[in-house]
Amino acid sequence: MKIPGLNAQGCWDIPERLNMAAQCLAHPPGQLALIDLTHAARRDVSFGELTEMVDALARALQARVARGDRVGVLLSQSPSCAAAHLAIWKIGAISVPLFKLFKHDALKSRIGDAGCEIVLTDPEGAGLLGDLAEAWMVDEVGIGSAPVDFADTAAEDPAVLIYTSGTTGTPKGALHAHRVLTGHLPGVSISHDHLGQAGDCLWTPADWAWIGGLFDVLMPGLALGVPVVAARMAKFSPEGCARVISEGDVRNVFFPPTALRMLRAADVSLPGLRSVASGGEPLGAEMLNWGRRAFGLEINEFYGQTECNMVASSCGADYPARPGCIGKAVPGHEVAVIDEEGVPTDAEGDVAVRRGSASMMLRYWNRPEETAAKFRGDWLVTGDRGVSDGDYLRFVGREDDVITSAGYRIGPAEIEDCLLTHPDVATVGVVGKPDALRTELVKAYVVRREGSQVAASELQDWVKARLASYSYPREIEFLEALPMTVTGKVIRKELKRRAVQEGTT
Ligand SMILES: Nc1ncnc2c1ncn2[C@@H]1O[C@H](COP(=O)(O)OP(=O)(O)OP(=O)(O)O)[C@@H](O)[C@H]1O
Repeated sequence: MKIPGLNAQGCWDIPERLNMAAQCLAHPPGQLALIDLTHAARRDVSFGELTEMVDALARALQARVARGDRVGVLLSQSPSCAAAHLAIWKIGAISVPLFKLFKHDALKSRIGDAGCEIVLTDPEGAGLLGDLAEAWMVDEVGIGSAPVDFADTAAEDPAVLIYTSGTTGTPKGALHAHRVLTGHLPGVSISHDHLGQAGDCLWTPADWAWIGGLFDVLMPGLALGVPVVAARMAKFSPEGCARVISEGDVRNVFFPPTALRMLRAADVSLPGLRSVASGGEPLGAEMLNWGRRAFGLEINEFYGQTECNMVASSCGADYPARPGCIGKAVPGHEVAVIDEEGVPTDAEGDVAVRRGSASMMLRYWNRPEETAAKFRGDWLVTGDRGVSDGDYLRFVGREDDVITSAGYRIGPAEIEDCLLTHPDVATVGVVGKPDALRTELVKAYVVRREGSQVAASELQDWVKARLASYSYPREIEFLEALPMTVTGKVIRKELKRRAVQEGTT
């Protein structure tokens, strides 16, 4: 079976010259590209209209921007946001996705690091930017300009500079080449059971500034000719989500983990979808079971990181989900657990991706030492710990998150998964708290379901009865909410900081 991105032999099918914008826009002008739900009335945008928007922006940019220059994109989901990236790639410049949720300091550090002089945005974004960069209003550029040629870029030329989520440390800019989109196509296609069935229509509530939004949904949708819905929810809500699915005729959704947790906490079920995917954090058995009830589907789990995304997956008949596992390597990518010497091992080790993966970054921006440290021989080291389980990969945890307690190495994901099976737990984050006797003790920060008064001891007994006795949380603290990144991931370093502070006071 032919998988997009790969040739008949299962090897990457990437021409030497490649421009990602051309890859996305190579469709008949009348074909539906985007469904715009950002205004009161639905608006369907064809590839012809999208190309006109791209050309108008590209022509305006050409006057000021040279190949290789970085241009920020500070726009929420909208046809303009898609057109902005495509226009920047079309002229051979580098787009820098920026979240509308960023506050001044977050924007300043990324714009400063990337060296963006111009940011494509809207009036709201211009307000956020202040004098950090020159704000260009995309909607003022208008359409109707003469076509602009695609820059003759190599597949290896840089196209997008995208920052990591900052779950563990300062966000780093991962510089990706024009081949990055091709690198996502095998995973995205198999995860939607060969995306592109008649009637398919993609949507994600995640921001398109996140690698998961931009390259797991928007750009693959365009490249494969599957319509993508652009919608805006000031705040994610189960009702808003149901409305978008109905108004946009959405059939395939990529939910960030927080959105799934919120749907689960609200007991919402959304029947009628053809495929549901998630990624970015471990899903675990409880979320998979809930997904079967809520969607009547197996949730597809993607695994990857900003530096090298969509490299492993569990989905569909060939890749059935195995709780605790991040799935199998996606065709085209080689993923293994390696030891200190960079040799694949059967023991616990570092999850790594072999060089040659089309979705692998070129390098970190402005960080040569960190780039060098990211590679071990022929492998990109993800920073996650894992164990091979046949051709599946068992996820132990991020290197910094693995808890060492009384000589045991404990992955927080399993404990979080177990606590989530308790009916009173809405969401949970587990970290190691420094402890003189045990090195670290397992500490769980729990958000209870609304109205619940469940006691810590009941939750501790729940885990004790289900997991190894050494891994139950010796301490449980109840919080109103967990700290989250704008990509909807629990900021463990903040929980960890809190636990370390408690441990030393
Ligand atoms: N399916 C998954 N299961 C478990 N963990 C996952 C999964 N998908 C992604 N992850 C986690 O997310 C990480 C990648 O996240 P991302 O690139 O968004 O930035 P980050 O690593 O969170 O940020 P930073 O590097 O700035 O701390 C992976 O290395 C892994 O730890």
